[in-house]
Amino acid sequence: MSTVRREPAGQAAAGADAPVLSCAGVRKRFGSTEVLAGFDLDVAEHEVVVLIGASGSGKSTLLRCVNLLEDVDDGTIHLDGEHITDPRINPDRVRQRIGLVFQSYNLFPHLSVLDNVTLAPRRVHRVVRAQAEERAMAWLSRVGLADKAREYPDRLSGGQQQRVAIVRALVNSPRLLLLDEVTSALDPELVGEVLTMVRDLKSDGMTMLLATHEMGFAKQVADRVCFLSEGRILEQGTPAEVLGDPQQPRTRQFLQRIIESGRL
Ligand SMILES: Nc1ncnc2c1ncn2[C@@H]1O[C@H](COP(=O)(O)OP(=O)(O)OP(=O)(O)O)[C@@H](O)[C@H]1O
Repeated sequence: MSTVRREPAGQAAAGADAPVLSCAGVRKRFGSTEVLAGFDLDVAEHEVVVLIGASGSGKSTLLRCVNLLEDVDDGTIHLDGEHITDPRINPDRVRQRIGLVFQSYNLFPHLSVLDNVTLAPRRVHRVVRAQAEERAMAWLSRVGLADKAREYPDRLSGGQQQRVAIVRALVNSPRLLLLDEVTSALDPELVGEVLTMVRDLKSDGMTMLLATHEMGFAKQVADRVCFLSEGRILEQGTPAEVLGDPQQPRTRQFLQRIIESGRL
């Protein structure tokens, strides 16, 4: 089935810049289910791409493949032109250039906020403590959490914990930030602070690939929304195009269900 594609107004001409991320013909199967069925996607530098689609359509699987937490069965993924699904590649070296944040923030409960944020730079990347803490404090200050640096995660709200998890993903200055349902576990009143943080990152030019069920989130941060169906992108375009004027019956059906559930 062909993909509906509408070029966002003002986007650089195709091919003008090499994409940060390029997925080509990616296939991933779990048992008899083909979750990604020849998935193609390029994400340009500074672009924010939001993946939407029914539960089980493969959004998380794609993000996990990009972060090399899952092996692809076929196809290729390139990061800044480097073939990262080449079996000879060192996944840890690739993951240093990609930040990934999950729905469940996964902070270590026995470590302070500062230690959560500096653990990977110190242990994995061998950054000295003073330098790691300076970098972490700069980020925590920027997102208004400097006064929480010595607190333990259970003293923080869900929104604050998720912001710390995002900071943890940012301290290595990743080329690409992957966000998987980062607002789904939050009470509605806490979604706004995470959304504001993601919007600020977008203003800073961070290249991001997100999966979400929150169409409001998609509308506010996406340069491009991609609707996944049967392991591929069925339709993509600006939020106004895909969410406001979907061309494909399956996209319309999906959005209709979301409207009925009050989430659009
Ligand atoms: N490790 C795994 N082993 C077996 N099946 C898996 C595994 N991971 C994912 N799946 C299956 O792959 C399909 C796609 O899952 P995935 O989590 O990528 O979908 P999703 O679009 O992110 O869904 P949701 O919106 O509910 O998070 C589902 O049918 C899921 O059960």
